[in-house]
Amino acid sequence: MSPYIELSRQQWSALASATPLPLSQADVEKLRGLGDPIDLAEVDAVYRPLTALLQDYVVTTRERARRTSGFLGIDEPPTPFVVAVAGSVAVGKSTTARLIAHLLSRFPATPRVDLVTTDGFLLPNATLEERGLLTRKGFPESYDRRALLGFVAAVKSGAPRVSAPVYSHTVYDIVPGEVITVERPDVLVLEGLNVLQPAPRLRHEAAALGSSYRPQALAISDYIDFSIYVDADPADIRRWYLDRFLTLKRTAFTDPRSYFRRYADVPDDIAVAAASRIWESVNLVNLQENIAPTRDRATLVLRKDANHHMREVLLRKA
Ligand SMILES: Nc1ncnc2c1ncn2[C@@H]1O[C@H](COP(=O)(O)OP(=O)(O)O)[C@@H](O)[C@H]1O
Ligand SMILES: CC(C)(COP(=O)(O)O)[C@@H](O)C(=O)NCCC(=O)O
Repeated sequence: MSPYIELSRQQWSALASATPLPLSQADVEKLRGLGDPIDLAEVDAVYRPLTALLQDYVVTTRERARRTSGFLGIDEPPTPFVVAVAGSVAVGKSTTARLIAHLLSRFPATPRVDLVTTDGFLLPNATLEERGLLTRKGFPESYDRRALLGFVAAVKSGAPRVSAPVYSHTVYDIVPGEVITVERPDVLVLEGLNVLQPAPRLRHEAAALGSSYRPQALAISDYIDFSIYVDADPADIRRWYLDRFLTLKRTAFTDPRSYFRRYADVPDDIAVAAASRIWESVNLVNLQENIAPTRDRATLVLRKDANHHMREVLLRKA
């Protein structure tokens, strides 16, 4: 017995055939992440049914809110519907998050969709260094978890304007003074490695986070309406990570501001060896210890094969 309904690629892609796909191959190429080969056929097979399902969740959640307001005799408008996208580094979360955001914004019920990535809540490198956490970037303790929780709580409280800090992959650090502002959209897509993390264990983890950290039992997932875990074999994700590192070596790393500038000019095998060390000592450990254990908290799991193609979809039973 499983709490999930398991659907093969064929079963899933046959669903919602009447839902239009308001997207062209050029749109897909703009939205897909580096190294992700996704094309219009894959979007049609995976994201058309997913968008139709999400639309239904939004509509029924609003109906629930309307009925509750009616019961209470008040006029409380619904808060943004929050969709979370979780999974390993390099698994393709950003492609999934951008496609969902773009597709949902084409529907009349959800024209205003915002996308926020949790990397904006990483602690600045200077703070990570002070705490001995520079080699733990992406681990739960490398984030300002209180600020992230406060951000999502404010969105789900219906606050008119909420801001989040911004991270630069190029500089590999928080961009001082830059923010992204969310103004009560219809849908907020929240993408990040740790969006399904449970609350820190109250006493000893809170102590490890420093005296300013107030223990609390809430987690971001308490404010999520629908969550998606992008899943793949760690051996495949490793390969995608190394391939992407080599592509970045020829593109983003040549930028003088790039934190990885030093790898732009070294032979490929040296760069691959460095990427392999980062994968093995940071991202794989984080996947095994923190990210993969949250998979079964997701509403929906997208399982990919070695070529980024969706193999299977798991959906929580109602
Ligand atoms: N060092 C880097 N320099 C520039 N861009 C990067 C770097 N590392 C990752 N990216 C980009 O950042 C985005 C998020 O990457 P990641 O967190 O690994 O998530 P995912 O691959 O699951 O979308 C991707 O679009 C990726 O191409
Ligand atoms: C910035 C990230 C922690 C992802 O952050 P997220 O938006 O998922 O919270 C990750 O992409 C990253 O840079 N990890 C550090 C190790 C590495 O360079 O691969």
